[in-house]
Amino acid sequence: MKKIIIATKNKGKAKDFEALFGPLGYDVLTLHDVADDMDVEETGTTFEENALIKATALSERLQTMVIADDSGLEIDALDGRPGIYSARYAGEAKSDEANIDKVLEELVNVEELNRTARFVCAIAIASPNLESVTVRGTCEGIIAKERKGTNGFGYDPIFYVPSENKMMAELSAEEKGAISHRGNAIKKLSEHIAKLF
Ligand SMILES: O=c1[nH]c(=O)c2ncn([C@@H]3O[C@H](COP(=O)(O)OP(=O)(O)OP(=O)(O)O)[C@@H](O)[C@H]3O)c2[nH]1
Ligand SMILES: [Mg+2]
Repeated sequence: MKKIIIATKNKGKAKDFEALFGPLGYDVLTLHDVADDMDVEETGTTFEENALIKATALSERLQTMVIADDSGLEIDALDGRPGIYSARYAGEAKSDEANIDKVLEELVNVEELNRTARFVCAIAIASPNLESVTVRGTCEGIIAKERKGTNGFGYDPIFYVPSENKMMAELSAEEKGAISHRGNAIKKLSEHIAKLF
């Protein structure tokens, strides 16, 4: 089976990638499989910079082609926060539950009309022999007042997707991939990947 390496330790992201790449005949490997000891610091100021930092670090170490994803949630009423700090919004423990609690608390007095938000996903592809590429996918939604659904990860239980009339966490991995920021970024990357394999 063809292999694709994603420089991530986030198991939720890995599942999303498996749903996107599995049907194309790829086996998805993550940092847990290829470099469990590696912990790359996200020192960039944009999603794209952080995705490139992660992809380049692992590509240089393994001397092979690597993909990385840096993503997050931009809430308009919070001036774009948590943004690139989405994973650690409620602290270094990186707790999805605590992150959701913090967002709901900050939006407690914000009415539905003003709860607009979007998921952003930058994907970088780095390879020893080729110039790096980054692409960005987004997905528009509304932050709900309470959790619903058990699929996905992160903020999915409070992210309402108007086009589906469902929370992101109510969608299957395949349904999420068809409309998500990650799926949209992958679509943009697919042309490059077709050329590389
Ligand atoms: O509900 C969600 N559905 C998604 O589809 C999604 N994509 C991203 N996010 C949030 O943004 C952080 C990424 O931060 P991030 O790119 O630094 O990743 P991470 O630190 O979790 O793992 P790694 O890939 O860096 O190893 C994640 O932890 C989540 O909080 C999402 N939340
Ligand atoms: Mg991270």
